Amino acid sequence: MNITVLFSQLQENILEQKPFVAYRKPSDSSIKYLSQEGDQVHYTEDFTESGFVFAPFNSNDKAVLIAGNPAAIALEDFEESLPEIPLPLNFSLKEQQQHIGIVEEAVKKIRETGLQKVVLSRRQKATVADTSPVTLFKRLLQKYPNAFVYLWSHPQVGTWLGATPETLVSLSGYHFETMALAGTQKYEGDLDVNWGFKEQEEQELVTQDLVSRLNTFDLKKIEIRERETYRAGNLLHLRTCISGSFNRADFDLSKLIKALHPTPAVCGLPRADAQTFIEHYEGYNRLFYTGFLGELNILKDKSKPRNRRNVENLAYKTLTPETRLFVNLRCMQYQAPDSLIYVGGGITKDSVAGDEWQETVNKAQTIASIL
Ligand SMILES: C=C(O[C@@H]1C=C(C(=O)O)C=C[C@H]1O)C(=O)O
Repeated sequence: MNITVLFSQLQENILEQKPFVAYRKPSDSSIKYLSQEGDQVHYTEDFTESGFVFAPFNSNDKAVLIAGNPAAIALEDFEESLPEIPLPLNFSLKEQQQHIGIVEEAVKKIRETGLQKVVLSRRQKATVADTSPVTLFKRLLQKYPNAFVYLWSHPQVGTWLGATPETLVSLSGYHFETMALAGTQKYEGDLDVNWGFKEQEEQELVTQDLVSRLNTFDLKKIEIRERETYRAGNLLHLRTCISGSFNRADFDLSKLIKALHPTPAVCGLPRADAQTFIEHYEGYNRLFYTGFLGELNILKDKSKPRNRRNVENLAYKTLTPETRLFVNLRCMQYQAPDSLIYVGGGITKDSVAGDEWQETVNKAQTIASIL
C-alpha cells in the first residue's frame, strides 16, 4: 500500500464506519495503520495484548484496544498541498468566566489544604464544517513532524485526532523512557527563554512524582536528564527526560501504567485529591482527553544486521516487545459540523486565573492553526 491508497482507505473506513487507527510516531518516516473487522469494542484490562490502545482519563473506565500488528506505509512522497480553511474558534465570555471561576477556586483550595497542583481543562467548540477528519489528519502530519500524530475512529467510541508532544512511557524490553512535561509559554521565535517560578515549580512537582513512582519498582538504573525548553508547535514547555531499566523479575506493564497514569502533568498532586477536585468542578467528562494512547507490546526485530550466511536463520531472530504510549493532549473529538477541542493547564498556588484562561486559548489555537 502507498500513502495515497492509505488516505483513500481511511476515508472509506470513515464512511463505512470501520474501526481503525492511523498514526505517525515523533519524527518517523512512516505511518502505521491498524484496522478491525466488525464494530464491537474490545478492551484491555491487563495490557498483555498486542495492538493499539486508546485509554480514557478516568482509570475506572476501560481502555479500548484495536488488536494486531500495524502495517507501515512510507510517508516519503506525501507533499500534497492542502487548502487553507479557517477554523473559527469562539471564545465566549461565559466560558471565560466559568474557567476563571474554577481556577480561582483551585488556587484557594491549594492555599488552604494539602492539594499542591490540579490540572483544569475545558472543551472548546470548533467549526470544521464538512472538512473530513482525514484532511485534518494530513494537516497535522505536515504541521507537527515532531509530535505523535494520530487519527482514531470507532463507530462505538467516536473519532479523535491530535498531535501530542508528551510521552507517557516508552518501553523496549525492560528499558523505559518517560518525561515530565509541564509549564507553558507562547513560542515567539526564540528557544532561549526565561521561565517564571510558577512554571518551574509546577514542572518540578511532575518530575519528582514520576521519579518517586518509578522508584517503587525494582529498577536496574534510572537517569534523570537536565531540564530543557521544548517546543511544541507555537508553544514552549519545560521538559525533563527520564530513562532507565527495570529488573525483569518484578516487571508488570499494567502496574507501571497504573503507577504513572494520570501523571501530575494532566491531573495533579496528590493524585486522589486532584481527581476529586476535577470531578467536582470541571463540569464535563474528559473522555479520552488526557488519557493515553499508542502501541502496546508490538514485537520488533532488534537483532543486529548479520552476514548473508546466517541472515535466513530465523532461530537467531530476537523479537522484543515495544510499547509506546503518549498522553492524549492537543486533541479533537471530531464531529461535523462542530468538533470539540480539549485544552487545560496546571494550577498551583501562584496561578493567575486570567493567565490560565489565556493558556487554554493559546493551546486551542495551536490545534485550530492546522487549518
Ligand atoms: C493539559 C494540557 O497540557 C499539559 C499541561 C501543561 C501546563 O500546565 O503547562 C503543559 C503540558 C501538558 O503536560 C493540555 O495541553 O491540554
